[in-house]
Amino acid sequence: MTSPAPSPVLLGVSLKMYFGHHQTLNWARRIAALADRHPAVTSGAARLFVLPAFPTLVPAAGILAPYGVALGAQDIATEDSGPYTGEVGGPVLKEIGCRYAEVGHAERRRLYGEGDTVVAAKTAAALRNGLTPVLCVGERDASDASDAAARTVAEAERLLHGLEGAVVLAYEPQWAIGAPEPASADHIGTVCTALRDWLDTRPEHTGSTVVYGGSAGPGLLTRLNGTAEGLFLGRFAHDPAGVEAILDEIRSPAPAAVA
Ligand SMILES: O=C(CO)COP(=O)(O)O
Repeated sequence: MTSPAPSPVLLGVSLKMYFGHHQTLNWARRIAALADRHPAVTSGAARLFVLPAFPTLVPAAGILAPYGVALGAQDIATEDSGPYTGEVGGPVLKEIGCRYAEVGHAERRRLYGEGDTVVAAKTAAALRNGLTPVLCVGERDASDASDAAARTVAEAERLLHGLEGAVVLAYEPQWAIGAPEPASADHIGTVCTALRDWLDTRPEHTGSTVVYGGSAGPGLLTRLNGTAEGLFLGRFAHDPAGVEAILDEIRSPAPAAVA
């Protein structure tokens, strides 16, 4: 009997609003080349997704999709079509090849006033359009890990109430975003394990993944030792060498023994 293959590690990158258009496409070409040659990706041990700015989605998909790198949007409208100036709806995102839509990021909550009602409606919009929500959850201020775990599970439960479908739950403690260092491995492990345990009681979210984001970079996956199922990267993915260093931490499965 062979043991089942471990689930792939999920590595997502949000480019937020850092890069120009051509800069994004040049970065995407380097990520595509990395995905083409890195054994963690070619063996299926790691899966990559990228969330660039809206105008870059179509050309970035042309560069990344042939190498199995999935695309997603950094936001999604609560409605599917109609008089919603400036918004981009789920049907269009699906049509242009997105697989993911990010919702509930701390920056959108803090800077654009998005609260639970909007975040839940955006999550629902992603799911009804066949997109996997990358649902960001996490406490605002640094606190004790078990308190953070209880709050974050309650938040996920509230936001996903009544919804069905696989999600990426991105544990992003708001105080660790844009910081010099991520939260401690113990803190992340406590909260991500609590989120995983909670998801395991929810058959309606089978297939979901728990990742960590917030100043994540090279070395963190190793320190987490499997307590998170992946990372959601920001600044430390701007240099493709950082993404490569993280992929180097993911062990590819050993080649099958020859009988
Ligand atoms: O917010 C994040 C990912 O969505 C994390 O960003 P930083 O890694 O730049 O802190």
